[in-house]
Amino acid sequence: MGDQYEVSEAGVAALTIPSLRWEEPPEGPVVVLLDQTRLPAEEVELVCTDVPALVQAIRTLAVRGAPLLGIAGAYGVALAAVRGFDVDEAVEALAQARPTAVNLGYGVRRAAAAYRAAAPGGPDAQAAAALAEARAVHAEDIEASARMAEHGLALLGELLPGGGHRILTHCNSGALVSGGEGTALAVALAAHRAGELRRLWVDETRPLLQGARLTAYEAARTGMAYTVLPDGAAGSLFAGGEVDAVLIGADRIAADGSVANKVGSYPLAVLARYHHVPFVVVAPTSTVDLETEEGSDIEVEQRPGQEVTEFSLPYAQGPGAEAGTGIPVAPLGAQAYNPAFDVTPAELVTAIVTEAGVVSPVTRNGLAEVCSTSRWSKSRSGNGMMAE
Ligand SMILES: CSC[C@H]1O[C@H](OP(=O)(O)O)[C@H](O)[C@@H]1O
Repeated sequence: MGDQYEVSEAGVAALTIPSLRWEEPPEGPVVVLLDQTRLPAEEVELVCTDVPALVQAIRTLAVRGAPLLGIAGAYGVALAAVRGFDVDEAVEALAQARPTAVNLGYGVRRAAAAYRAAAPGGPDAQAAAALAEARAVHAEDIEASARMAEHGLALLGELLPGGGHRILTHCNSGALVSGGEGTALAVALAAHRAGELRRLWVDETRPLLQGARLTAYEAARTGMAYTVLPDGAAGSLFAGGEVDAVLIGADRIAADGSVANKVGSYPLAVLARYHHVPFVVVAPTSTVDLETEEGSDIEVEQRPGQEVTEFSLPYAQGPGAEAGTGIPVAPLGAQAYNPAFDVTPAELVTAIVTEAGVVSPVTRNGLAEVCSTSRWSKSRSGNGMMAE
């Protein structure tokens, strides 16, 4: 399977990776995923015919990234409804598959609320309603991605007049985590298209290498100048004055503006503050969880230790995965600390770029305001719960 490309008038490939799609073959509807644990070496598609298969794909990061998890969760509820599986069981299994990324629960709850609201019309009406809501979540993310790219590009112009930006990013926040071109990486791509990106510094992002494997995969196809680096090398880039701004995504933003993102984000925020470099978070308002008061309340997913102590394909393990099946990079049985995320306090965040606008400085009121102005705020209250 090759990627679908459209070459823009700027001659830059606008990558449209089919990271996830709903299909209705004669044998019944399926969710088709690009298996991100096999990239960049192999482009392998997973066809999920039931919810357990989709839950496993989420737990092993075959499908990953907050916005895409929201889309996957919504289609998972639709898959259960259309195929006559137990929807309540599906909601529970999907919402718990990865606890930190709020979008997963957001997408699941939106499709589940649509399914339940259609009960008077019977099972077929309920299945149709769940699928329609999943498609709406998908379409909204595509739109949100484009708006974030616009707002983010304008912000870079304000923060860094004159173009020639050298942007450092961590993990992967491009088309692979979105229905559109992503969040933070979509802003870098917009800067590239505008001729304002001089270099994208790509943290490899240990242990699962989302940067080296996935961000580089996307950057290579868009023609932007990029360089992969060990996470530990970022400090010397800042010290050498080689970083003009940091752009990262988010998995959950608490009401106080604390940002949960891939582990390694918090140290970058500290480095950025010390070196007076803007630290910018790019995320849709669906990633803001006003029900979680502060960063310390965010549940941080702990992942299998062998993701640290072994190299293996696929590049991620599910819970209960068997140790010793990969190439050891530590003695067998070595203990490992492997939090999937860390939390950056609002005071270290220069701005949060959403589809509804930019929050800077990052305050509780500013976040609540931008969420209330989001065109989709009417369909959510708090952490994505459907408005009653
Ligand atoms: C823009 S959301 C992408 C977000 O998700 C990543 O986590 P994971 O690879 O574990 O799904 C990382 O935190 C990215 O910033």
